[in-house]
Parts: sequence; C-alpha cells; structure tokens
Amino acid sequence: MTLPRLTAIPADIAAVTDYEPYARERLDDNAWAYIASGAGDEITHHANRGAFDALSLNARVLADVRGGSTALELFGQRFAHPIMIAPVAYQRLAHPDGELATVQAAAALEAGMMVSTLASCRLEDIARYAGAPLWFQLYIQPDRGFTRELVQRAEAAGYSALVVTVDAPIAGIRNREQRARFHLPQGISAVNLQGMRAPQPTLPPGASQVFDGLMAYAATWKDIEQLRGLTRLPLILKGILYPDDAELALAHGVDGIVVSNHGGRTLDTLPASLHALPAIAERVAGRAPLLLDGGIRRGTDVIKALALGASAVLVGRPWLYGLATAGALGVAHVLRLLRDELEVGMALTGCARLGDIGPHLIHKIKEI
Ligand SMILES: Cc1cc2nc3c(=O)[nH]c(=O)nc-3n(C[C@H](O)[C@H](O)[C@H](O)COP(=O)(O)O)c2cc1C
Ligand SMILES: CC(C)CC(=O)C(=O)O
Repeated sequence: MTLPRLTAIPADIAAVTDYEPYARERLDDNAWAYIASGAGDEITHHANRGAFDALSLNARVLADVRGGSTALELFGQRFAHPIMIAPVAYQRLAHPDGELATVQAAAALEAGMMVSTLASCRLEDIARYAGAPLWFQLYIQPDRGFTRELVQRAEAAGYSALVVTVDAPIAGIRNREQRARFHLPQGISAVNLQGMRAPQPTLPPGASQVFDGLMAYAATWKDIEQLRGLTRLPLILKGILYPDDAELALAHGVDGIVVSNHGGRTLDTLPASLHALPAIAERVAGRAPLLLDGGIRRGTDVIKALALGASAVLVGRPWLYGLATAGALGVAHVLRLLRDELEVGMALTGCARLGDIGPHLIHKIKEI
C-alpha cells in the first residue's frame, strides 16, 4: 500500500534529504528499485556523498555581500542560479504527471532542465512549459537516422543545448533492480522513441553478448564528430571522469562537459564525481565550462563543486523524491531549498557572486 501524494509541505521537511522517506512511502517496490538504486554494491553512489561530506569550507567574515546574486551565463544563456535538473528517465514512475510536473516546477524556480531521451512525456509537450533554458539529453540510438530526427525534433521544439550522455552505452549491473524484478509498468514508456527500428545483431557462435550484441551499435567518437556537424546547438558530453576523455571531447568540438558517474548507476567503483573534478578542471583549463553531478544534496555542496572548478551543478534524486512526494510542489520546494542554502552559504563564505567562489574556500588542514 502506498500513501497519497501531499498537497502541502509539512514542517518536518526542512532539507532536501527529508524527502527520501516520504517518497519511499509513496512508491511501490518496483519504482523504488529503479529510482533509488545504484549499480553493483552502490559504492560509487555512496562515494558521491562521502566526497562532499569529507570537505570543509573556509568561512570569510565581514565581507560586504549586498547586491549579491547567484546568476550566471552558460553557452550564451542566462540562468538565475547554477542548480539544474539532471536528465532522468521515466518520471511518470515517480508521479502520474511525470516530466510535465517537473518542468513546471523548474520554470517557477528558474532552474535549467535537461530532458531525457527516455522521458515518459513527449519532448514537445514538456517544452511548452519551459521557463528557463531547456536542454535535450541524447542517448545515441542504434538507428542513427532516428537519432538525427530526434535531435531535429528537439531543436524545433526550442531546446537550447544537446547533452549527449556517453557513460551508459549499456545499462550497469543494477542488482537492486534485478532483485525487485524491475519492469516498466503498463502505460509508462520512452514515448519519444516510438516508431524506432531496433536492429538485432545476429551473433555468430561463440560471439560475446556484450561486445558483439549489446555494444554492436554503441556510439563512438565518430558519432560525436557527426553530431557536431549536424547541430549548431551547444554540444555537451555528460559522463566524463577521465582527463584524457575531456581532452578528446574538446578535440571533437564539444562546448561543455558534465563530470558525472551517472549518480553511481553505471560502473560501480568509479570515483566520486567530486574527486574526478579537479584533474579535469586542470586539464580543460577554462577552455570549456564544466558541470558536475552526483551527490549534490546541500547548498554547501554546490559551493564545493564550484570551488573545485564547476560552473554549475545538476541534481537528480532529490527532486525526484520531491516529485514522488508532492508532484510539482515537491520539485519546486527542493529547488527552493537548494537555492536558499546556496545563498546562505555564499553569504557566510563572503561571496557576493558565483565568480567569487574559488579553491580558497576549500579548507586544507595545515600539517604540523
Ligand atoms: C532514476 C534515474 C534515472 C536517470 N536517467 C537518466 C537518463 O535518462 N539520462 C542520463 O543522462 N542520466 C540519467 N540519470 C542520471 C542523472 O542524470 C544524474 O547523473 C544523477 O542522478 C546525479 O546524481 P544524484 O541523483 O546523486 O543527484 C538518471 C538518474 C536516476 C536517479
Ligand atoms: C536505460 C538507463 C541507462 C537509463 C538511465 O540513464 C538510468 O536509469 O540511469
């Protein structure tokens, strides 16, 4: 038995993590296994949080922060704050209104939003509610002609950047999903992929199901080169953790990078995304904006990510739990909490602008 959605926010939801138990009571075991889980032993999923908790901030006192602002510009687009809605598949698993509720909350809170290729609502319907930049997250499909059409549909609907997720050419080993026998319930599907041909490679005897089957049509750098030629939209790669890949991305004309381990849902034991960020920031050296996701649960986490080289962050599960608990209201509240916490954190670290946040804010224990 699952509980009904809330229509008002109770006082005991004071931080975004307070939504998790509320969401659990409102989702069945099937949806919960998909939404909350990570890959394998969930080591990376937990490491994402641990990395933020292990860093301390330096306070700065008596700074004049009047007139301060969290605004920024990315790829020529203006954002009121650097907290974005990460692409998340099948949001109707969390709430019947799915992505339509999320985009309305994002619009109200002026949050940029990335819409998944695997959205459970039509990308054109979602775009109607956009209030801040809406970016399309692309999973390159085995049918490359269909992939091109999808990009053209997103462009025509007004999406203002293309975020190609490159870290999940095949699903990770999701044991929690397997144990719960996760399946998409009837009526929830990747509606934007309707009509696509799904080529089935015939495997010669002895061939590998993974290398020759599941990976037979996986994207490579060649596809990024082709996409670069296909679209004038800013092209961002999501799921880079290794500096050499960041370098390759730039060499292929990519405009931005999301440092991400997919919320710990692809390869378990990858490093925490926060730990991967400094080496990538060093290699990229300001040639393209970096975004980061994985484990952001507090405004202070946003400050830590920006201090280590990110320009903005993406948030996944927290607002999904808000969506499951109270629909658009819950998503909006999660965004509000994070933005308020960011402003308080900036004020207490003496930062009037995002540009004032830098490595000096990360506390280093002096060796004695
Ligand atoms: C239920 C769920 C579905 C996801 N679906 C997608 C997706 O379709 N495309 C994608 O690029 N990332 C997807 N992600 C990963 C998120 O975009 C993001 O990288 C991750 O959730 C960030 O970590 P966090 O949940 O700790 O904030 C998904 C994450 C979750 C939790
Ligand atoms: C099919 C999956 C790879 C979709 C996804 O991105 C996720 O569940 O994290």
